[in-house]
Amino acid sequence: MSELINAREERGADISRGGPYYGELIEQVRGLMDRARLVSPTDELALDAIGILKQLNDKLDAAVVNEWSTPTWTRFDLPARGNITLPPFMIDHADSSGVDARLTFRNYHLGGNNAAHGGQVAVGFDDLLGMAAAMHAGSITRTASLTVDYRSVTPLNTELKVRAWAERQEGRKVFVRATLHDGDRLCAEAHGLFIVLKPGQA
Ligand SMILES: CCCCCCCCCCCCCC(=O)SCCNC(=O)CCNC(=O)[C@H](O)C(C)(C)COP(=O)(O)OP(=O)(O)OC[C@H]1O[C@@H](n2cnc3c(N)ncnc32)[C@H](O)[C@@H]1OP(=O)(O)O
Repeated sequence: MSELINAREERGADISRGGPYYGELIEQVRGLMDRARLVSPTDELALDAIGILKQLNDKLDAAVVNEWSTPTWTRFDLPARGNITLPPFMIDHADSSGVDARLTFRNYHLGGNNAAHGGQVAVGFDDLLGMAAAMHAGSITRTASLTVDYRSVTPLNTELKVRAWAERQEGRKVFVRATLHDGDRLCAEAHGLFIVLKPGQA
């Protein structure tokens, strides 16, 4: 984890960005998304919530910045860097040999039958494989190819283990693999190809 933060700090990343309350703000937004996924409101409640959310969105508008200034790519101290589009995970270990993380799919990741949506599983793999590829190559990479095999149902609201690692690198091509476990049970596994970006590559 500290190696990961160091690697980002060397590139100018700042884990204080967004301030001391940013993590709790994001957690409240995740809680809102959990409720929004399952709520069946009365008209009165819907109108009340719309009014509050409109007010809140107007307030937040005043603090919206561009993607390079947002905390969501620098806050390695927060679950999933505080990025609400990712299933929340905490990194236990990250270096050139691989990444170990604890990840929890929440109610807003529901696919059906109390299980995570397959696309959400792929989102989690993409990010953690990207991290493993970047740590291995010592440079930012981009997903060229990602294959997910779903081996058994992935539960919600359960701490799962992800292991992601680079198998080999050929020039700019980093070949990666990952597994997702609930205890001893394999829920899904993935393999992918990530490409090291050339200097200045958009
Ligand atoms: C250290 C700090 C830690 C940081 C942690 C950060 C965590 C954040 C993690 C966030 C993670 C989120 C990440 C995201 O979500 S990234 C977003 C999703 N991905 C994209 O949008 C990518 C779109 N595609 C492209 O931009 C280009 O195609 C890329 C850049 C991928 C390659 O275009 P480029 O012009 O640069 O290179 P090239 O075309 O000469 O190809 C190079 C080589 O690769 C081979 N090839 C290419 N594609 C494929 C393929 N599909 N299957 C098999 N092989 C393929 C190709 O044949 C060639 O091989 P060779 O002829 O050399 O042998």
